[in-house]
Amino acid sequence: MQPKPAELDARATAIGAGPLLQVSGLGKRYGALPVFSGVSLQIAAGEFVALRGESGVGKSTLLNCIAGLDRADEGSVSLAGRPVHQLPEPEQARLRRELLGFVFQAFHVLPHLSVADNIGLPLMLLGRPDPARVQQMLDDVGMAALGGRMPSQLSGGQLQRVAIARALVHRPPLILADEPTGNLDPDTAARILDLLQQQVQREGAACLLVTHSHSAAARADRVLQLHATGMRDAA
Ligand SMILES: Nc1ncnc2c1ncn2[C@@H]1O[C@H](COP(=O)(O)OP(=O)(O)OP(=O)(O)O)[C@@H](O)[C@H]1O
Repeated sequence: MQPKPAELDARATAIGAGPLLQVSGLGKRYGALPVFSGVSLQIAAGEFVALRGESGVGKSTLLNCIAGLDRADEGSVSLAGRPVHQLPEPEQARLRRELLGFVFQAFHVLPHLSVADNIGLPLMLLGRPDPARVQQMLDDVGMAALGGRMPSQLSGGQLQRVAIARALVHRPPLILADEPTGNLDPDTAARILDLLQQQVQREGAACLLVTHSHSAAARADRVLQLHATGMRDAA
């Protein structure tokens, strides 16, 4: 089911004009060890941006800082014009629920909830339970008959698809996806990338996709490369 025009209008009003995501001069250390510094980027609604960088350079850390799940040591992150780190935690959590879909590298599927309940969780937290939408997401990720299973009964690739369905179910304006196709065969990976692209093209979402895959990066509007000293456009 596509969102109604009125829903899209309401969302556009809530998001406002400006870039959906603005990161300025972000720096992060663990103790005395710097991870990155001077990281800046902007992403507008309707943009699909790939993020590349050597293993350990801080791509997952950057996504966590953008989401407000980790605290940067310097710089700022603004989501839909709101300064994430300056907001009190309950307000940050509300912003995350409403604006973000996050595909974690380690999935973070909740073990005590069924597949369908995991996928439906963002809708429940927003007070908008919608079993038909959950079933649509199950279909979209190729797991139509598996909604009643528990996570312990799934393969790694299936867990990854649950994490993706959960990140997209509430049609978030910003999708942060950390290696979302890492455990998938090429056909399933292509299907998942199609799904992310659809969310961007049809619903005007913005997507920041961490990937080591050339074929995934080739689908992006822009490719950024994270370095310890900042962000650059990839060659
Ligand atoms: N909680 C932590 N405490 C200390 N160091 C950490 C912590 N989390 C991450 N690091 C370090 O921060 C650096 C960045 O890690 P991160 O996982 O963000 O890299 P990455 O670019 O996503 O790597 P990969 O491509 O291998 O997933 C690494 O050197 C890692 O060892």
